Amino acid sequence: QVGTIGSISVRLCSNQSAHSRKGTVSTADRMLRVLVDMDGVLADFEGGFLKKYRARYPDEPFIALDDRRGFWVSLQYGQLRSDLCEKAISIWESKGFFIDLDPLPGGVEAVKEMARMDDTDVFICTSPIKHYKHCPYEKYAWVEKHLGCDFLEQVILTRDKTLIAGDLLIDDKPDIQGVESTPAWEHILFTACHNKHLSIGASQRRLLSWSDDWRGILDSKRK
Ligand SMILES: Cc1cn([C@H]2C[C@H](O)[C@@H](COP(=O)(O)O)O2)c(=O)[nH]c1=O
Ligand SMILES: [Mg+2]
Repeated sequence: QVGTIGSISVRLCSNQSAHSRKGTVSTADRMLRVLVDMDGVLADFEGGFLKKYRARYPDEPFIALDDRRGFWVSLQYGQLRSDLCEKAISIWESKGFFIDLDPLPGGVEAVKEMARMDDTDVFICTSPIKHYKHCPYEKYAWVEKHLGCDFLEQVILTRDKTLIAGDLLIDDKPDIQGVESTPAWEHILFTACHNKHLSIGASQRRLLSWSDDWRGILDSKRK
């Protein structure tokens, strides 16, 4: 919706959250709550990083996406040459990094479909970097740009996802730790260039991409 204040065009967001639109506040215990990570799951952090790193440091060595190992880009660049750790960090601390990330194929569509499903609440659960000048703002802006302003109600920014209660957490980070040793959610490992070679425990489940059977995973958790 677009309205005007004087000569200024403003975008009007509904004040209702997706949750209350479904009229489910009093029956929240029957809702399936899905937490979806952003970087590496909805937004192409690795691709965006490599593109901007190579543009800013064209004469420096880089790690092709096929050679990425381990969650921390900064750690692997630091192992390549110690000063490259800081150079890597400088990329995602820069203005425009997070908002410019391309959506990963099918992610935005999947999340929109989840939000329309009966008995399902979906939240974007994402960790901001501590250099807060641009990242938190741009994460909200990314959600507005790709999912619409009503979806801003569904954003959770936290550096400790173990504190957030949910049935499922779809996330590309293999080890999600925090102060809560037994988080409420089941972690579904979203496959990314840095984790695809990892063997996971027999009880852990993967989502290979948004073309994989995410609907089946949600259904498996419904009561
Ligand atoms: C690879 C990498 C990432 N980060 C930051 C960037 C993001 O803000 C978070 C990851 O968030 P997610 O919710 O777990 O997807 O971590 C970093 O600081 N250093 C890195 O090497
Ligand atoms: Mg992630």
